[in-house]
Amino acid sequence: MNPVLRARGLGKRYGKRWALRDCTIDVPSGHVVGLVGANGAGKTTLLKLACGQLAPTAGDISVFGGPPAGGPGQLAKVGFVAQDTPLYTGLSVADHLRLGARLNPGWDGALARERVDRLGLDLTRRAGRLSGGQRAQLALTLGLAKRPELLVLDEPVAALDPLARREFLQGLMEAVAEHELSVLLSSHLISDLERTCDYLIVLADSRVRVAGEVDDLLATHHRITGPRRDQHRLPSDQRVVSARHTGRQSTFVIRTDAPIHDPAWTVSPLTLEDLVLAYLGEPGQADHRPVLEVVR
Ligand SMILES: Nc1ncnc2c1ncn2[C@@H]1O[C@H](COP(=O)(O)OP(=O)(O)OP(=O)(O)O)[C@@H](O)[C@H]1O
Repeated sequence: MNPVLRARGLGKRYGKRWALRDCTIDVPSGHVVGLVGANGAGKTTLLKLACGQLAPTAGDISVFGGPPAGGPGQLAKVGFVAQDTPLYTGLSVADHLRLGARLNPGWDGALARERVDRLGLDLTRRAGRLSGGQRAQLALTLGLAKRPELLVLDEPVAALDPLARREFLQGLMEAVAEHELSVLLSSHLISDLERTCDYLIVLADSRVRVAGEVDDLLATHHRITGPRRDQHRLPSDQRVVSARHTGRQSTFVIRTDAPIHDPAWTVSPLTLEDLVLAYLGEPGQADHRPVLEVVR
């Protein structure tokens, strides 16, 4: 099966500055993929490259085996809800549905109407008069009713209150369960990603730090704590993701497929948030480091 998204050495540069570089990933289809990273890490850039809204400066990207936005067939396969859920403020909800039907050959009018009814959106209300949560739900409805194979959402819940966020994500999960749909969404809210995503990509300083199925990532990453030790003395199959030392103690987040036998270590599992933070490191840490180290 073609991966939903395949990138090889993908890079995008604005002037002299790389927004994304050396990105090599294979995202299998049928997943809800969470893209996480600090402000300016390159998330929007990657999403726009995946939708064909930006062209790479370096490397290649394909979506379902073809170039993103490479013709009507490819365009129909991908739905994109950009940051800040852009809608036409002067147009009503019904106008948006009519526009969606006009612009998208695979438009599912019944799905759109059913969602709008269920959400209690007034068809005559202008988008500019909807609340932030209602706008986000309308934008999601437009994205879903296009019946794409991949739905790309750039920080879809950023402006929503906790209840609206939960409703939005529930709606998304229901749609994923009902239709064969892959989702790629960026968010700063790791708790939301924890609830919705089964595949994770962590970006930092324009580079992919880690990517993989959430279950695999959680099974192969551990926190080990014990007497202070230099990281270079750890076994070679234990890749150090982050290191923290106090006077007599060391704590490492490591990645390994092998069991940890050394009795000096107390081994504890990581939450998804721990894992993401370990890869993101402390703000301002230098780029290109194999290890993010904090010394206290
Ligand atoms: N049109 C542009 N022109 C110049 N630089 C840009 C442009 N768009 C993005 N950048 C830069 O590229 C880098 C990555 O930006 P990008 O928007 O992809 O980050 P992001 O992870 O989505 O950030 P945020 O979480 O703040 O939305 C940043 O340093 C940003 O300043």
